Amino acid sequence: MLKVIGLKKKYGKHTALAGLDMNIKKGQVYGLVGPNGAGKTTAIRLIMGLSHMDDGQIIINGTDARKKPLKVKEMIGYVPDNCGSYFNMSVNEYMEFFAAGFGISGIKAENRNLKLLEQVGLEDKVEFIADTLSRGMQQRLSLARALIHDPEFLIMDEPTSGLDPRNSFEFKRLVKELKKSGKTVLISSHLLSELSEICTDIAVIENGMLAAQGSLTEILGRIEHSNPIKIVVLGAVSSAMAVFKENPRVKAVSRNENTFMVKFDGDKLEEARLLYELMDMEVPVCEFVRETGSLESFFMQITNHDEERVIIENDY
Ligand SMILES: Nc1ncnc2c1ncn2[C@@H]1O[C@H](COP(=O)(O)OP(=O)(O)OP(=O)(O)O)[C@@H](O)[C@H]1O
Repeated sequence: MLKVIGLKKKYGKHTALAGLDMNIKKGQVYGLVGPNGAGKTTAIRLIMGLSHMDDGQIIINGTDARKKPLKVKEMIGYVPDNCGSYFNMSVNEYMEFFAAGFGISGIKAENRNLKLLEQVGLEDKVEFIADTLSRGMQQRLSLARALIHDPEFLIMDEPTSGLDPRNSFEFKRLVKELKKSGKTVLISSHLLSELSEICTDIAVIENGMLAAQGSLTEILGRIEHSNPIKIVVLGAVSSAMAVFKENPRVKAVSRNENTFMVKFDGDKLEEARLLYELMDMEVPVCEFVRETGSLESFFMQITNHDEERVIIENDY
């Protein structure tokens, strides 16, 4: 559906995108996550044709975005990070204004706008001046506007940023509904945990480049793999140490009395083998468990801001 190949963008001497690649398939809710300044908004603005790329290619449903920007805009609904001003229009006038931009007017526009405002829960706000709506309501209005031309692809730039938990939950519920109705969604955030609730796929961007990409299941698998195994023994500490030293999958061990934290680079079968080796050496193991890590700690690791690594040191 959307292919981004080697996307580059500089602002003066500053490189915002240094060859970004993305591949989004139909029906995916694709989360673009990265720290502040990573290049998310720049990438989205280039896809939307709101800024010129220095190099690279953006292909949407086989159409080159640089060659046919208008055709691409018809396929995409865009929810920007900043809704901007609503020029003192009522909610209804605002929707009519944008519907007219897509050539939708009269009764058709009226019906469509009402249906969309119902979908985002603003049907009782049609007479309200849009500028006076709360931030959460404005975000939902922005979503309704993005859906006016019934695009198959939606791009949302940090839509939950600045929303309170209730409004953020409500917005995520709307995204889930859009996925159910067959839309493909690209959504950015600087919080991986925000996206993990709604996304099927995640791409982590750092310094204008892709740092990691995969399905949510793959990413969660990598999180588990990057966590240490906690092993508690009831004695035979030196025998346990000997096992750890011999096992090539053990990368580091730290110990606090009878509790070991073992950095282990192996799959489930290799974990089972390690446990078997401990039993074989008659080490009384009473606990053997992979620590569960958070999405944010994984994010910190792959974007090189990991403080947790320090605790996993080889101290024997
Ligand atoms: N118009 C501009 N002129 C100069 N530098 C810019 C401009 N827009 C963005 N940048 C810089 O490019 C880099 C990428 O910015 P961008 O807004 O794309 O990041 P982001 O990941 O969306 O960040 P945030 O989460 O803070 O919105 C940043 O270092 C930013 O300061």
